[in-house]
Amino acid sequence: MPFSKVSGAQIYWKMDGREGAPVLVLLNSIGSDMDLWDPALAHLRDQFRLLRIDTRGHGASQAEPGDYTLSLLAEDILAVAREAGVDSFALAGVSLGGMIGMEIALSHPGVLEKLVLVCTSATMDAASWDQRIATVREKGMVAIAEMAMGRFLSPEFRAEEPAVYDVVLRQLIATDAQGYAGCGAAIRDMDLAGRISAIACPTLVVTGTRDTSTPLEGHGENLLQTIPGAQHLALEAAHLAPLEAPEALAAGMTSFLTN
Ligand SMILES: O=C(O)CC1=CCC(=O)O1
Repeated sequence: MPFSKVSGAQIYWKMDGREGAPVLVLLNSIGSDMDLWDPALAHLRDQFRLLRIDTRGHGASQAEPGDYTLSLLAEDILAVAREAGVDSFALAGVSLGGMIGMEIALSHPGVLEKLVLVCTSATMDAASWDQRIATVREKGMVAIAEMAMGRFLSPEFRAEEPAVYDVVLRQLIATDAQGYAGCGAAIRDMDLAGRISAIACPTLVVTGTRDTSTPLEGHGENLLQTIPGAQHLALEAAHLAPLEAPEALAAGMTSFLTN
């Protein structure tokens, strides 16, 4: 299993897809891991070389105690890409993964060929993240599981796919509380809002009509109005769009990334 040691943590990554094809880095949300992309992989693997990376503190990547920053999480991704022999790439990130993508686009212009921002935002309510971080550090993941699942997946999807819902819930609860809290601090402290007008790579903003965490109103629309030339794809999905609408998401991404 490939791991890269970056700033004190082992970061887990996996390369898939067609050899020699353009590289697409796929990043997960807080409280999930690279498996989030599994349902979309079948629709992406013939077109792209897929580099999936478990965000620090998530999946098989190590969780260090303390607050993380978007800058640290961006450096993790860049270090893994270097170790995998990749200098420039397209990136698609869900929620926290999209925030990391925006940070890379801003701090390392020229590295990202294209950026896909899936159900994400340049700003979230800092006070509620502070509360969530404190709860997780004090009481563990179970204490926030029901609330977080309500933001991840729609009631309709839960009713249609109860087994998938249970897998996501198990992954969320299995997430290291230190890793979740560390990444929560990166979300709480992000300073993207005043900077994203400088994103220079072509950007696709994907929103979910059922997303209550980062809906079009107040989140996606801010990205669309501020990132120069940003394009929009609306999907019938909640926050974890790669699970609720994998085929439509992959089709939209492929069309944007290959044209
Ligand atoms: O609001 C949530 O719990 C969902 C979420 C916010 C950032 C992220 O990565 O997921």
